[in-house]
Amino acid sequence: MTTLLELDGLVAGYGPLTVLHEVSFSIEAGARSCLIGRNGVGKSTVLKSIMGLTDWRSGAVRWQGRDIARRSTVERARLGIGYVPQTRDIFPSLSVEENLIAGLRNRPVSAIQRAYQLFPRLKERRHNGGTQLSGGEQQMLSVARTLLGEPQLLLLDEPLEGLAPIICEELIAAFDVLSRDEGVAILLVEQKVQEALAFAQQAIVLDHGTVVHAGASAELLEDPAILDRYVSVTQVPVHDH
Ligand SMILES: Nc1ncnc2c1ncn2[C@@H]1O[C@H](COP(=O)(O)OP(=O)(O)OP(=O)(O)O)[C@@H](O)[C@H]1O
Repeated sequence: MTTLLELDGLVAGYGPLTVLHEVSFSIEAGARSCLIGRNGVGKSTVLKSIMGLTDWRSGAVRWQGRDIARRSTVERARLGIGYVPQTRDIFPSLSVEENLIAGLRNRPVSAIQRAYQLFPRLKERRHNGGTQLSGGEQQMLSVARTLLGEPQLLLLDEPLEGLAPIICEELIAAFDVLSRDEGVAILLVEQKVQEALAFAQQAIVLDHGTVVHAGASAELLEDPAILDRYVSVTQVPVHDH
């Protein structure tokens, strides 16, 4: 396996506030990883730092071996890192299809068909305006727009937040297709810990801006002590099928 992304002693924050303290972990090509931890420990800040949206202090962000810690956000996206923020960035005044067309840039319109294959719901709603979409559909559109950039790594910030279990399953199934069939690596930040661990091969646990555990998700599921200590897993709603 080749290493796609490597954070090496990354220290970053916002203005005078340092949030991440020497964060180190790596993501292999095509791998499924999750980043979990309590509210406010810095999970979103890790994703934003990978995209260059925080104030970098020290440490490396390596993409395929090259340090990109001082590259612009646009350059990082061009290199192959796709970022779906928690805010579900879509244009509410545009239809589903117009949102996708706006995300195409120089790619052929046929790329939209791939988005519709992955999310058939979006095809059904293609003439609906952004504001007429459910939360889950907005999330699908936000992911689909990011995929138009053909990323090798997809950073997802709490994509399941506030969504019904059936919609969560649809999204996870789409992430599975991307990972298994298309080889896209995924780094998932998620409060729904059981879903995140079931999806990911690798779990990274963050506490107070530091990685306190990294290993196979299966191991973590067998070690509730770490989850209890750093993730408050008891507060996570039970997944009802
Ligand atoms: N734009 C910002 N400016 C200043 N401080 C920020 C900013 N964004 C986040 N923070 C602070 O950084 C710390 C980490 O926040 P972050 O959103 O990364 O945590 P998180 O683990 O993703 O939390 P949650 O699970 O609640 O989304 C918090 O103390 C937060 O208040």
